[in-house]
Amino acid sequence: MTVVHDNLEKTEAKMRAEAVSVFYGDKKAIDEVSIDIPTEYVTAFIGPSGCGKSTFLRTLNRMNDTIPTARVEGSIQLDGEDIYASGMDVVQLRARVGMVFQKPNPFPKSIYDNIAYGPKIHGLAEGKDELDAIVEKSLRRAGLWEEVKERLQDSGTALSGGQQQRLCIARAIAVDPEVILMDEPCSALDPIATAKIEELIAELNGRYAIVIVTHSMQQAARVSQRTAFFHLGKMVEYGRTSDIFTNPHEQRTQDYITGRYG
Ligand SMILES: Nc1ncnc2c1ncn2[C@@H]1O[C@H](COP(=O)(O)OP(=O)(O)OP(=O)(O)O)[C@@H](O)[C@H]1O
Repeated sequence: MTVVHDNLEKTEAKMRAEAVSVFYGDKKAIDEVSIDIPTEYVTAFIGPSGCGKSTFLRTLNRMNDTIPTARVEGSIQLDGEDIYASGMDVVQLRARVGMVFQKPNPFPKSIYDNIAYGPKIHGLAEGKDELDAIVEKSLRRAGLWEEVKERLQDSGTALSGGQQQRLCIARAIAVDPEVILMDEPCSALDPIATAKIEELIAELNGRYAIVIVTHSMQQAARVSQRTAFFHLGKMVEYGRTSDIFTNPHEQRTQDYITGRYG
Protein backbone atom coordinates (compact mmCIF):
# COMPACT_ATOMS: atom_id res chain seq x y z
CA MET A 1 0.00 0.00 0.00
CA THR A 2 1.20 3.45 -0.88
CA VAL A 3 1.21 6.06 1.83
CA VAL A 4 -0.46 9.06 0.21
CA HIS A 5 -0.10 12.32 2.10
CA ASP A 6 -3.39 13.82 3.22
CA ASN A 7 -2.56 17.50 2.60
CA LEU A 8 -2.77 17.42 -1.19
CA GLU A 9 -4.87 19.87 -3.18
CA LYS A 10 -7.61 18.22 -5.19
CA THR A 11 -6.68 17.88 -8.85
CA GLU A 12 -8.14 16.26 -11.94
CA ALA A 13 -6.40 13.07 -13.00
CA LYS A 14 -5.06 13.56 -16.52
CA MET A 15 -3.83 10.01 -16.20
CA ARG A 16 -4.90 7.45 -13.63
CA ALA A 17 -3.12 4.18 -12.89
CA GLU A 18 -5.01 1.67 -10.80
CA ALA A 19 -3.36 -1.42 -9.31
CA VAL A 20 -0.81 -1.60 -12.11
CA SER A 21 1.58 -4.54 -12.04
CA VAL A 22 4.23 -5.21 -14.65
CA PHE A 23 5.93 -8.52 -15.29
CA TYR A 24 9.00 -9.39 -17.35
CA GLY A 25 8.33 -13.04 -17.95
CA ASP A 26 7.67 -14.42 -14.46
CA LYS A 27 9.43 -11.58 -12.70
CA LYS A 28 7.20 -8.93 -11.18
CA ALA A 29 8.89 -5.55 -11.65
CA ILE A 30 5.97 -3.36 -10.57
CA ASP A 31 3.54 -4.37 -7.84
CA GLU A 32 0.05 -2.85 -7.79
CA VAL A 33 0.92 0.79 -8.27
CA SER A 34 -1.92 3.34 -8.23
CA ILE A 35 -1.40 7.02 -8.88
CA ASP A 36 -3.15 10.01 -10.43
CA ILE A 37 -1.08 12.25 -12.71
CA PRO A 38 -2.37 15.84 -12.76
CA THR A 39 -1.62 18.55 -15.30
CA GLU A 40 -1.10 21.22 -12.66
CA TYR A 41 2.04 19.80 -11.13
CA VAL A 42 5.22 18.15 -12.31
CA THR A 43 5.39 14.63 -10.89
CA ALA A 44 8.79 13.10 -10.09
CA PHE A 45 9.41 9.37 -9.72
CA ILE A 46 12.39 8.68 -7.51
CA GLY A 47 13.92 5.60 -5.93
CA PRO A 48 16.99 3.39 -5.96
CA SER A 49 18.28 1.82 -9.15
CA GLY A 50 16.14 -1.10 -10.32
CA CYS A 51 13.08 -0.14 -8.26
CA GLY A 52 10.94 0.03 -11.40
CA LYS A 53 10.60 3.78 -12.07
CA SER A 54 11.33 3.49 -15.79
CA THR A 55 9.23 0.37 -16.14
CA PHE A 56 6.25 2.12 -14.63
CA LEU A 57 6.83 5.29 -16.66
CA ARG A 58 6.85 3.24 -19.84
CA THR A 59 3.45 1.73 -19.04
CA LEU A 60 1.96 5.22 -19.31
CA ASN A 61 2.35 5.34 -23.10
CA ARG A 62 2.63 1.61 -23.74
CA MET A 63 6.34 1.74 -24.48
CA ASN A 64 6.50 -1.67 -22.75
CA ASP A 65 4.63 -3.09 -25.73
CA THR A 66 7.96 -3.09 -27.53
CA ILE A 67 9.42 -5.58 -24.99
CA PRO A 68 8.14 -9.05 -25.87
CA THR A 69 8.36 -10.45 -22.32
CA ALA A 70 6.64 -7.50 -20.66
CA ARG A 71 3.04 -7.84 -19.47
CA VAL A 72 0.92 -5.19 -17.78
CA GLU A 73 -1.97 -5.82 -15.38
CA GLY A 74 -4.36 -3.29 -13.86
CA SER A 75 -5.78 -0.22 -15.51
CA ILE A 76 -4.29 2.97 -16.92
CA GLN A 77 -6.54 5.73 -18.13
CA LEU A 78 -5.99 8.91 -20.07
CA ASP A 79 -8.92 11.26 -19.51
CA GLY A 80 -10.87 8.27 -18.23
CA GLU A 81 -10.17 6.15 -21.31
CA ASP A 82 -8.38 2.81 -20.88
CA ILE A 83 -5.13 3.07 -22.85
CA TYR A 84 -4.77 -0.73 -22.95
CA ALA A 85 -8.23 -1.20 -24.49
CA SER A 86 -8.15 -3.23 -27.70
CA GLY A 87 -9.34 -0.34 -29.86
CA MET A 88 -6.62 2.06 -28.68
CA ASP A 89 -4.44 3.41 -31.48
CA VAL A 90 -0.96 3.21 -29.99
CA VAL A 91 0.60 5.65 -32.45
CA GLN A 92 -2.04 8.20 -31.54
CA LEU A 93 -1.57 7.43 -27.84
CA ARG A 94 2.18 8.09 -28.06
CA ALA A 95 1.47 11.44 -29.67
CA ARG A 96 -0.88 12.32 -26.80
CA VAL A 97 1.57 10.93 -24.24
CA GLY A 98 5.00 11.90 -25.55
CA MET A 99 8.31 10.65 -24.23
CA VAL A 100 11.81 12.00 -23.85
CA PHE A 101 14.58 9.50 -23.18
CA GLN A 102 17.86 9.48 -21.26
CA LYS A 103 19.95 9.77 -24.35
CA PRO A 104 18.80 12.40 -26.82
CA ASN A 105 17.66 10.50 -29.91
CA PRO A 106 17.01 12.92 -32.76
CA PHE A 107 16.31 11.35 -36.15
CA PRO A 108 19.27 11.51 -38.55
CA LYS A 109 17.45 14.24 -40.45
CA SER A 110 17.43 18.01 -40.51
CA ILE A 111 16.38 20.02 -37.46
CA TYR A 112 13.29 21.07 -39.41
CA ASP A 113 12.34 17.52 -40.37
CA ASN A 114 12.82 16.26 -36.81
CA ILE A 115 9.98 18.55 -35.75
CA ALA A 116 7.88 18.39 -38.93
CA TYR A 117 7.76 14.59 -39.12
CA GLY A 118 5.15 14.03 -36.38
CA PRO A 119 2.72 16.79 -37.44
CA LYS A 120 3.00 15.49 -41.02
CA ILE A 121 2.12 11.88 -40.21
CA HIS A 122 -0.63 12.96 -37.82
CA GLY A 123 -2.07 15.35 -40.40
CA LEU A 124 -1.77 18.38 -38.14
CA ALA A 125 -0.73 20.85 -40.86
CA GLU A 126 -2.57 21.79 -44.06
CA GLY A 127 0.38 23.09 -46.03
CA LYS A 128 3.96 24.33 -45.85
CA ASP A 129 3.08 27.57 -44.06
CA GLU A 130 1.23 25.77 -41.31
CA LEU A 131 4.02 23.25 -40.94
CA ASP A 132 6.59 26.06 -40.75
CA ALA A 133 4.51 27.68 -38.03
CA ILE A 134 4.32 24.46 -36.00
CA VAL A 135 8.09 23.97 -36.33
CA GLU A 136 8.78 27.51 -35.14
CA LYS A 137 6.29 27.35 -32.28
CA SER A 138 7.61 24.00 -31.05
CA LEU A 139 11.23 25.14 -31.19
CA ARG A 140 10.35 28.38 -29.42
CA ARG A 141 8.48 26.55 -26.73
CA ALA A 142 11.45 24.23 -26.23
CA GLY A 143 13.76 27.24 -25.92
CA LEU A 144 15.75 26.33 -29.01
CA TRP A 145 14.46 28.63 -31.77
CA GLU A 146 17.01 31.43 -31.35
CA GLU A 147 19.88 28.95 -31.46
CA VAL A 148 18.76 27.10 -34.59
CA LYS A 149 16.57 29.41 -36.66
CA GLU A 150 19.39 30.16 -39.14
CA ARG A 151 20.22 26.49 -39.69
CA LEU A 152 17.01 24.53 -39.77
CA GLN A 153 18.34 22.38 -42.60
CA ASP A 154 21.40 21.21 -40.62
CA SER A 155 21.27 17.73 -39.18
CA GLY A 156 19.67 17.36 -35.75
CA THR A 157 22.51 15.06 -34.77
CA ALA A 158 25.04 17.88 -35.28
CA LEU A 159 23.65 19.83 -32.30
CA SER A 160 25.18 19.67 -28.82
CA GLY A 161 23.75 17.08 -26.42
CA GLY A 162 21.68 19.65 -24.56
CA GLN A 163 20.37 21.13 -27.80
CA GLN A 164 19.53 17.64 -29.04
CA GLN A 165 17.52 16.98 -25.90
CA ARG A 166 15.61 20.25 -26.36
CA LEU A 167 15.06 19.21 -29.98
CA CYS A 168 13.55 15.96 -28.72
CA ILE A 169 11.30 17.93 -26.37
CA ALA A 170 10.30 20.19 -29.28
CA ARG A 171 9.56 17.08 -31.33
CA ALA A 172 7.28 15.78 -28.58
CA ILE A 173 5.57 19.18 -28.29
CA ALA A 174 5.00 19.44 -32.06
CA VAL A 175 2.21 16.86 -32.05
CA ASP A 176 0.34 18.72 -29.34
CA PRO A 177 0.65 16.19 -26.52
CA GLU A 178 -1.29 16.21 -23.28
CA VAL A 179 1.33 14.40 -21.24
CA ILE A 180 5.14 14.40 -21.50
CA LEU A 181 7.08 11.56 -19.89
CA MET A 182 10.76 12.17 -19.24
CA ASP A 183 13.04 9.29 -18.37
CA GLU A 184 16.14 10.80 -16.75
CA PRO A 185 16.29 13.46 -19.46
CA CYS A 186 19.45 15.10 -18.10
CA SER A 187 21.56 12.08 -17.25
CA ALA A 188 23.69 12.51 -20.39
CA LEU A 189 24.00 16.30 -20.05
CA ASP A 190 26.44 18.68 -18.40
CA PRO A 191 25.26 21.01 -15.62
CA ILE A 192 24.56 23.98 -17.91
CA ALA A 193 22.51 21.92 -20.36
CA THR A 194 20.77 20.32 -17.38
CA ALA A 195 19.84 23.73 -15.98
CA LYS A 196 18.33 24.68 -19.34
CA ILE A 197 16.17 21.54 -19.42
CA GLU A 198 15.08 22.19 -15.85
CA GLU A 199 14.09 25.76 -16.75
CA LEU A 200 12.21 24.41 -19.70
CA ILE A 201 10.30 21.94 -17.52
CA ALA A 202 9.25 24.86 -15.31
CA GLU A 203 8.00 26.75 -18.37
CA LEU A 204 6.06 23.77 -19.69
CA ASN A 205 4.53 23.03 -16.29
CA GLY A 206 0.77 23.50 -16.36
CA ARG A 207 0.48 23.29 -20.13
CA TYR A 208 1.21 19.56 -20.18
CA ALA A 209 1.07 16.91 -17.49
CA ILE A 210 4.76 16.17 -16.93
CA VAL A 211 6.29 13.12 -15.28
CA ILE A 212 10.03 12.91 -14.76
CA VAL A 213 12.08 9.95 -13.62
CA THR A 214 15.25 11.16 -11.99
CA HIS A 215 18.16 9.76 -10.07
CA SER A 216 18.89 13.15 -8.66
CA MET A 217 16.95 14.13 -5.58
CA GLN A 218 18.15 17.69 -6.05
CA GLN A 219 16.63 17.67 -9.49
CA ALA A 220 13.33 16.25 -8.23
CA ALA A 221 13.28 18.98 -5.59
CA ARG A 222 13.99 21.69 -8.18
CA VAL A 223 11.55 20.70 -10.91
CA SER A 224 8.64 18.84 -9.32
CA GLN A 225 5.81 19.64 -6.94
CA ARG A 226 4.69 16.03 -6.44
CA THR A 227 6.98 13.09 -5.78
CA ALA A 228 6.39 9.36 -5.78
CA PHE A 229 9.04 7.24 -4.08
CA PHE A 230 9.47 3.72 -5.48
CA HIS A 231 11.21 0.81 -3.80
CA LEU A 232 11.42 -2.80 -4.98
CA GLY A 233 8.60 -2.40 -7.47
CA LYS A 234 6.23 -0.73 -5.03
CA MET A 235 5.22 2.89 -4.80
CA VAL A 236 5.98 3.46 -1.14
CA GLU A 237 4.97 7.07 -0.66
CA TYR A 238 3.42 9.95 -2.60
CA GLY A 239 3.11 13.57 -1.57
CA ARG A 240 4.22 17.12 -2.13
CA THR A 241 7.85 17.10 -3.17
CA SER A 242 8.80 19.41 -0.30
CA ASP A 243 7.15 17.09 2.22
CA ILE A 244 8.67 13.93 0.77
CA PHE A 245 12.12 15.48 1.24
CA THR A 246 11.63 17.17 4.58
CA ASN A 247 8.93 15.15 6.29
CA PRO A 248 8.66 11.66 4.82
CA HIS A 249 6.17 9.43 6.61
CA GLU A 250 7.82 6.12 5.72
CA GLN A 251 11.12 4.78 7.02
CA ARG A 252 12.11 3.52 3.55
CA THR A 253 11.64 7.00 2.08
CA GLN A 254 13.62 8.51 4.95
CA ASP A 255 16.43 6.01 4.39
CA TYR A 256 16.58 6.83 0.68
CA ILE A 257 16.56 10.60 1.00
CA THR A 258 19.22 10.50 3.69
CA GLY A 259 21.41 8.45 1.37
CA ARG A 260 21.27 5.13 3.16
CA TYR A 261 20.78 3.34 -0.13
CA GLY A 262 20.44 4.07 -3.80
N1 LIG B 1 13.55 -5.53 -20.63
C1 LIG B 1 13.63 -6.08 -19.41
N2 LIG B 1 13.61 -7.42 -19.27
C2 LIG B 1 13.69 -8.01 -18.06
N3 LIG B 1 13.78 -7.33 -16.89
C3 LIG B 1 13.82 -5.99 -16.97
C4 LIG B 1 13.74 -5.29 -18.23
N4 LIG B 1 13.78 -3.95 -17.97
C5 LIG B 1 13.89 -3.83 -16.64
N5 LIG B 1 13.90 -5.03 -16.02
C6 LIG B 1 13.99 -5.30 -14.57
O1 LIG B 1 12.89 -4.67 -13.94
C7 LIG B 1 13.30 -4.05 -12.73
C8 LIG B 1 12.99 -2.58 -12.78
O2 LIG B 1 13.83 -1.95 -13.75
P1 LIG B 1 13.69 -0.43 -14.16
O3 LIG B 1 14.67 -0.17 -15.24
O4 LIG B 1 12.28 -0.12 -14.39
O5 LIG B 1 14.14 0.27 -12.82
P2 LIG B 1 14.59 1.77 -12.56
O6 LIG B 1 14.10 2.09 -11.21
O7 LIG B 1 14.16 2.63 -13.67
O8 LIG B 1 16.15 1.60 -12.54
P3 LIG B 1 17.29 2.63 -13.00
O9 LIG B 1 17.13 3.81 -12.11
O10 LIG B 1 18.55 1.86 -12.75
O11 LIG B 1 17.05 2.93 -14.44
C9 LIG B 1 14.78 -4.37 -12.57
O12 LIG B 1 14.91 -5.50 -11.74
C10 LIG B 1 15.23 -4.66 -13.97
O13 LIG B 1 16.30 -5.56 -13.97
